[in-house]
Amino acid sequence: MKGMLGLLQYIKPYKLFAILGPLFMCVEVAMDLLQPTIMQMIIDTGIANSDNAYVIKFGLFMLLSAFIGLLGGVGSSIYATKAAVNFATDIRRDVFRKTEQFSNRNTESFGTGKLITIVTNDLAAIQQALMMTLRVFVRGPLLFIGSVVIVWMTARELFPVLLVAIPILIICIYFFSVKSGKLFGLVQKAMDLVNTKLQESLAGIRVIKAFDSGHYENSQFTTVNANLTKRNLSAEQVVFTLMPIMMFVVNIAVVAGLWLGAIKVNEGSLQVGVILAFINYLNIMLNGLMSSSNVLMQITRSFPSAERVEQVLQTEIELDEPDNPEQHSTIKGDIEFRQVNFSYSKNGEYVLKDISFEVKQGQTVGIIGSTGSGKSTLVKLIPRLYDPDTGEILIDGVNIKEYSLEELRSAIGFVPQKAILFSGTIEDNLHYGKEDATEAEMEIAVESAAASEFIQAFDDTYTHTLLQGATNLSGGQKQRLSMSRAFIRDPKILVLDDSTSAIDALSEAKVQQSLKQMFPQTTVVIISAKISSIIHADKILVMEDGMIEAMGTHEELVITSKVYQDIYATQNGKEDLSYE
Ligand SMILES: Nc1ncnc2c1ncn2[C@@H]1O[C@H](COP(=O)(O)OP(=O)(O)OP(=O)(O)O)[C@@H](O)[C@H]1O
Repeated sequence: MKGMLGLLQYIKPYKLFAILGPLFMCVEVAMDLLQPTIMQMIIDTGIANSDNAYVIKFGLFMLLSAFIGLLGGVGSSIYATKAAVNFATDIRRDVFRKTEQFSNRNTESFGTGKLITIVTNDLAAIQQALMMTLRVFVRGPLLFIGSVVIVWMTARELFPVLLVAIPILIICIYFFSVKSGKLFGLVQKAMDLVNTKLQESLAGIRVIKAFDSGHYENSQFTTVNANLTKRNLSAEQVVFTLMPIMMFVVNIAVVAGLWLGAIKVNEGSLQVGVILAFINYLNIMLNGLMSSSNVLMQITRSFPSAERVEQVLQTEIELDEPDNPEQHSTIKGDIEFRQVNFSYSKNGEYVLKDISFEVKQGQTVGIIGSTGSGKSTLVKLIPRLYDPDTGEILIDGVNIKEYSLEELRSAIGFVPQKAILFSGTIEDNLHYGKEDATEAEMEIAVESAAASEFIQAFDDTYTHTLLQGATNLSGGQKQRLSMSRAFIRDPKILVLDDSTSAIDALSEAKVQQSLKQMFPQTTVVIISAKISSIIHADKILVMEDGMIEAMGTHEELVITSKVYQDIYATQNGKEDLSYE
């Protein structure tokens, strides 16, 4: 409920549509309510007195009112739909923008499956609820109240029937709406699990096939899908049970109306047309109550959805930007970590412990260490994908939190461990690095990343289309393109997170050579499992269990670091594949 109230501000720009929808609906309802009374007049006056002219005149009047009602219904649908669709579009836009601003920790706290359900299912439920509210929620109560008033005024003798039937109908609606609201909340949660599983399976389809683990994957999907089916069935069952119960109550009311009406007609205090009109109004009342209850259910169903949407919109972005970022002259590229501690979860165990080191502009720092020792985590802190728990990171002597995220990130070229490319052309992917990159800049970038050869081999070179996840490229080609995307920014700081693992030794040597030539002023942070990739670094950090076990040049570390010596020993003989 609170979530929905929070979202109502999104209707403001579409106020006019939101007012016109119900207004047109009032016209339709007024015409619907008029019909049984005209019919009663035709029966009790026209037919009873054999007055053909009266019957034709009021018959035409009935047709005219039906036509005006039709216009009202169409107008209402048009404006209610416009209001609801635009309302949902604006929320979807803001949810998307918000998730774009999320820190990695924010995104992980939701999970991508849940975020997808929010942008798709939840928003569809909210849009539907608003559309029905603007159309049917006006129509239902108006039809109901109008019928009750008309019966009170024209068939007061039969009113006791309503006094019994209406409270029973209203209690039924209340009970079923509350119940279905709760059950639809569970449906959304089950939907999250299905979306998460589906997303994981599609992303890892190659692994699933390679391991022939389709059966295992199927059984996992079947479990979450069965859970969704169960939740859906119990929620829908509640909705579908309501209609027959209400029909049953109305049918009893019709019989009671006929019985009471027959007595009154025999007594001479009631005309037959009034009984017919009463039965009609009973049906209209049922119609009004049913549509109100459907909307009520749709609205209660949308409450959990609205809360989840609000949860995204109200999420505090962990990476707070400075209110007034200081204007720095362009970033040069000195990096310093001062006693940095970091944990992925609040109050969790530190993954990085007391990290301190310094690297000057134009220097290269290599990072090596065992799996899970914290190498990738360390470099993720530089573009503020996460913030340290304690300690600080400085660039050019200024804490990175003092820079606007835009200024900071535009100075950094980041090549992640897993090359993530987007569907579109090669050119599109390079534009992610620099929006206005020229052809000459693209050529330099791909040449430096040893990607030129494979791109030129395509008939359509830069306009070659990549499939989703760039599945039509090899692992090495993806890494080269991912590097080109970082190089094209002409970054002041270049972070290479084990990004040459799938590249042959010769190409890697070429990349390192071009780095020195093309980006002599760029500070390079390079993570590699191979000593050959970092042997010439100005400084090498040896990571072990979240800490810097040793730091120095290759020549120093082979003497001072036991861990480095062990790695060197296992790779000895390979390091001479490096450049120079
Ligand atoms: N998003 C995350 N949430 C929680 N824990 C994480 C997350 N990413 C990494 N970790 C944990 O942090 C620790 C350090 O991981 P990190 O990826 O930095 O290691 P690494 O040295 O780069 O390993 P590798 O050489 O295998 O890439 C590991 O114990 C890992 O399980």
